[in-house]
Amino acid sequence: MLRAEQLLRVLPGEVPVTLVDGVSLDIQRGEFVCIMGPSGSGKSSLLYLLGLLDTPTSGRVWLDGEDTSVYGENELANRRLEKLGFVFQFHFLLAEFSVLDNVTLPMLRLGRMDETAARRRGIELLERLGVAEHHPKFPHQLSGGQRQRVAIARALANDPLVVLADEPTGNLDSASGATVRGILQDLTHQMGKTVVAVTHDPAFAAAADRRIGIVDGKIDVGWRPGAM
Ligand SMILES: Nc1ncnc2c1ncn2[C@@H]1O[C@H](COP(=O)(O)OP(=O)(O)OP(=O)(O)O)[C@@H](O)[C@H]1O
Repeated sequence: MLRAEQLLRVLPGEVPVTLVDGVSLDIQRGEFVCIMGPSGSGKSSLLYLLGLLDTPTSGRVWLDGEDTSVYGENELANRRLEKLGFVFQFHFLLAEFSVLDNVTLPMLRLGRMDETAARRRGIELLERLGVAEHHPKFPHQLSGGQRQRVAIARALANDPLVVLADEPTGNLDSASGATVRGILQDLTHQMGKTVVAVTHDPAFAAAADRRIGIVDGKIDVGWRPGAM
């Protein structure tokens, strides 16, 4: 489903900084994978490369059997919109749009649905995430946990193959964090989505099908969650 082949990401400069250093991995359809490791080890940088939000210095990312290194910026943006969903630590909902409009926006951008169908699907997704009654509100009127659920609904808008999450529970209290973690887990087990999450949360590590340790930009097979 998602394959990284010898990914290298170096920030050029007088003293070049290596963010990701030769990472190869294969993530299967329906897998729930956690990327873990010490702060500053390159986890988010790796996630951005896997999510086609950043371009590797060398190496390539395969998504759904396609080599994405051959794509230009427009094609990459289309693949992101169509095949990937993103959830970040900060929700990045648009403040001036209602909850429902935030969720329908990616559908309307992809252009495969008219507004009525998009609104119907938006409500369904919000229902699935238990926040449908908040659909006319604006993001600032919701709690952190509710906003993160809306962000997950938005990530699912175009029925992506893979959901990529960067510290999705990092800003939440433990109860909301547990809810969001359970939702992400259900995405794999009940909806067959592939979920790749960067997290410091040991409960996430316990829930995942597989944990990938990253230390100094490299996969460290010996890394264990306790070693943060
Ligand atoms: N644009 C940038 N310019 C300079 N250094 C950067 C830049 N982006 C990332 N870094 C550095 O690269 C390293 C990897 O960063 P990254 O955010 O991927 O780590 P991380 O493992 O996700 O960290 P954390 O767990 O603290 O979020 C860090 O040392 C960071 O300071």
